[in-house]
Amino acid sequence: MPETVLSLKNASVFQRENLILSDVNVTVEKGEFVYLIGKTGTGKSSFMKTLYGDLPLTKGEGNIVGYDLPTLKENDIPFLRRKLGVVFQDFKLLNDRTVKNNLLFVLNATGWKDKAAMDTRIDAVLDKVAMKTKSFKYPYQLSGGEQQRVAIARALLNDPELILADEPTGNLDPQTSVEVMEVLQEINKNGNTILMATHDYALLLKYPSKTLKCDENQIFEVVQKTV
Ligand SMILES: Nc1ncnc2c1ncn2[C@@H]1O[C@H](COP(=O)(O)OP(=O)(O)OP(=O)(O)O)[C@@H](O)[C@H]1O
Repeated sequence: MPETVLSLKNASVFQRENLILSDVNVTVEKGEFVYLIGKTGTGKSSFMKTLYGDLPLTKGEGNIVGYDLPTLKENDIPFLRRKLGVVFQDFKLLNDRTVKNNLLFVLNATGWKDKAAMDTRIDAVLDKVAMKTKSFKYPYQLSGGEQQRVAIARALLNDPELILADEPTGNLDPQTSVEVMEVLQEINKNGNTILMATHDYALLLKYPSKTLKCDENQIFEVVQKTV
């Protein structure tokens, strides 16, 4: 039986009173790697924001990792985000502290207490993105690709049921994009479910997978042509 981690039925996405997407019907099953593509301004980020509780779902049905989006309360949002790993285009690391302390900050904020367990977890996630040897560095001492790998490690800390990556390669050159994509592919192979917004069609061709497209206020699944 597939386990559904995200399901939207006849949902609409709004930015304030502006309708951005309507009649959205999307499901993501555990273990899938799903792309969300579409031209700039078609609503990919707005869609992602609705999923992690940054925009309210005011019309239609939506459930993500067990949370009912239409009835989501402000107080639920930190708990929802613990079950999601969110990765952004601009990494969003804290520049005033080392890689390790960036990760410790998240563990402290999410209720971890046992210091030895925290160290073990940080080592494990940094190992997954091949950044274990650079835990003492500050983000500004790292390349863009390395910073994004740390951001992916941070997203993995609390063993998320779904990773939402919004243009994770948007600030990276093509070769570095492939390196980051390899990391995402690897963690997907190890069981993590990933929804990734991108407009990098080269990545889609290189790593084909289920693809949803935003266009004309709708989201629909597209079948990739083999070239
Ligand atoms: N904070 C906001 N308030 C009002 N409208 C917004 C806001 N943010 C985005 N929009 C509008 O919502 C629409 C969708 O934008 P969104 O950023 O979701 O698109 P996108 O597909 O992610 O684009 P990009 O690839 O450039 O990030 C655009 O018309 C945009 O102008």
